[in-house]
Amino acid sequence: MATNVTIAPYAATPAELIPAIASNTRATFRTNKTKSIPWRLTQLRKLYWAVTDYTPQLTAALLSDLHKTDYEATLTEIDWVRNDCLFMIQHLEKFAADEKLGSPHVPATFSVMSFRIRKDPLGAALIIGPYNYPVQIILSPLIGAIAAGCTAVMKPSEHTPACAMVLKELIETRLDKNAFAVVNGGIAETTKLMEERWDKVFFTGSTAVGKIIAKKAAETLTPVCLELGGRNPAFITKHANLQLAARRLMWGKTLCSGQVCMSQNYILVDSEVVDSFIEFLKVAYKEMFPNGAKASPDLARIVNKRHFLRIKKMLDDTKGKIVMGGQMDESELFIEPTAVVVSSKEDSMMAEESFGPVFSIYPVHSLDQAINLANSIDRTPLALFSFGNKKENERVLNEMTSGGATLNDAYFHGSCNTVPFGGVGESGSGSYRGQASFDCFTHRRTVATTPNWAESLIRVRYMPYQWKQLKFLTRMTAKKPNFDRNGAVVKGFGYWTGLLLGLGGKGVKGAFLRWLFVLVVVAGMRAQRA
Ligand SMILES: NC(=O)C1=CN([C@@H]2O[C@H](COP(=O)(O)OP(=O)(O)OC[C@H]3O[C@@H](n4cnc5c(N)ncnc54)[C@H](O)[C@@H]3O)[C@@H](O)[C@H]2O)C=CC1
Ligand SMILES: CC1=C(/C=C/C(C)=C/C=C/C(C)=C/C=C/C=C(C)/C=C/C=C(C)/C=C/C=C(\C)C(=O)O)C(C)(C)CCC1
Repeated sequence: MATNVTIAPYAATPAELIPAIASNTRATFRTNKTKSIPWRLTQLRKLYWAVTDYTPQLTAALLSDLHKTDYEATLTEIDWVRNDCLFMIQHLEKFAADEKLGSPHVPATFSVMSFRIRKDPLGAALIIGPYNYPVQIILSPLIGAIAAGCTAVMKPSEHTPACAMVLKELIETRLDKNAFAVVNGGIAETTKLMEERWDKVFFTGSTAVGKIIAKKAAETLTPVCLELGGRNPAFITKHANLQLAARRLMWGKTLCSGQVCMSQNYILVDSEVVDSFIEFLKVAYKEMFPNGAKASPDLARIVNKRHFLRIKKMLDDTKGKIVMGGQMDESELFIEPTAVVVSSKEDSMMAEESFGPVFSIYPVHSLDQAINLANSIDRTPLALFSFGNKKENERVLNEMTSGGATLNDAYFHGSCNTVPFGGVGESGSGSYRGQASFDCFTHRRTVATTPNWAESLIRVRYMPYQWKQLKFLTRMTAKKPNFDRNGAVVKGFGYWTGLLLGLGGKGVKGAFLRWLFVLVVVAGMRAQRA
């Protein structure tokens, strides 16, 4: 439990300081010191200890900003980031090492030129964060930026002011001051930051603001990673384990009080099982909150009055039927986990992302209808969840696009800090976490080195051109297609040889089958001759 900690009152960074802060990080990048692997490792190690030492302040700030309890603060923010640091420290040298390019990327004729991919840091990065995971979503991308050898400026959400101030102190007192800085503020400060030149902008937030950021970045062709929101569907067929589905989806809407960009906004339930599913939801609620959600010591609150009123309006305007929850208390910014059965995709519960503990249940008569509906509501949600048999789950994956997906659970694909995480289409572009965080801030630069002695080999490229040489090269290197003009594979000698060589697949069993086949054929031919 966090006690006796002081957190500085929120103060926006004076706008006139922003250009100097940005240019300082650009200048530091140009010193090349951030490219040294030992320097990067030192910064990551310092960050690990900074987060460890600032745990009381971070815990207190998360409680103050979101009523996020110690438990969630530890699991999803503080330990998450500490584990991110350790993972990156352990694997950085491997991630940063050059990748040699050989077959099949480089043809045999070019092999003497030695091709490789060098992992270059992109430069100075800007990381803009949202309010729901104010610590994790600033520091996890920062870990990627440090690992890649970038400098960075961070802009935490102004809606989580305590976290923003702790992050500023933690970063600016523990990391290299010239390489890393925090700018605090809201729209005005972010706009000012976006007027600066960056080599990468990493933005997490709403789709609406994501568009503003992407447009501004496009003016200077600055690459962006956009981690945005969306309306995420869950599918429940009559083959689902309803009890588990109810419990797991309840978890999805109770962690951080449902202020999770991946959590389900609506559940498409086969109408034959909808009543049982609702009963199981109520059971799950009772198990999680034996004295009611408001009395629970575990449930976070809505971040502020604006978002409280936004979610309240969704419930006030619905034409659906509340089948679980429904209580609210503005003085505490409390909203009970609430399920509403709806019958129209225009319903207020369906029309926008809920980003809170409320969700809708939409009865459907078939999986066809469910998939069509989901595709018409949001073609590219950040996440989807399917609870059916194997075939049904595969159908959902095959017939819908989404940033990530979890089968038979709520967002487990997004609960592991080392696997890539990102959106697609309107829910974003680019990914991070684990090695993807390193890659996100890295330019994969292809480098070729031509040895002096290769001059006669490469004569063919020089003027005056000599057809004889080109024809010789073509004869040696030209590849023939194994398909005709209709796209059909031509079953010639090459096809049958390939089939024979591939018989039984790779591995010992495959090799044994191939040799067995050859022996049978040879034995047959001998028998014929005898
Ligand atoms: N894909 C992902 O990983 C995640 C996505 N989100 C999404 O974020 C949203 C909730 O977070 P919010 O903090 O409300 O997002 P937001 O988009 O309102 O704010 C995000 C950041 O952008 C800044 N900002 C706001 N308006 C701006 C403007 N007009 N110009 C420049 N900067 C501006 C804010 O100061 C903040 O730092 C939800 O839509 C949620 O789905 C949240 C967490 C994770
Ligand atoms: C105990 C032993 C074993 C088994 C261990 C098992 C099975 C452990 C299971 C742990 C679970 C279920 C952990 C769940 C963690 C959930 C987390 C961390 C969720 C995080 C969610 C986040 C951060 C959400 C973020 C949302 C964002 C960014 C957003 O979208 O807005 C063995 C291994 C079997 C044997 C040894 C002992």
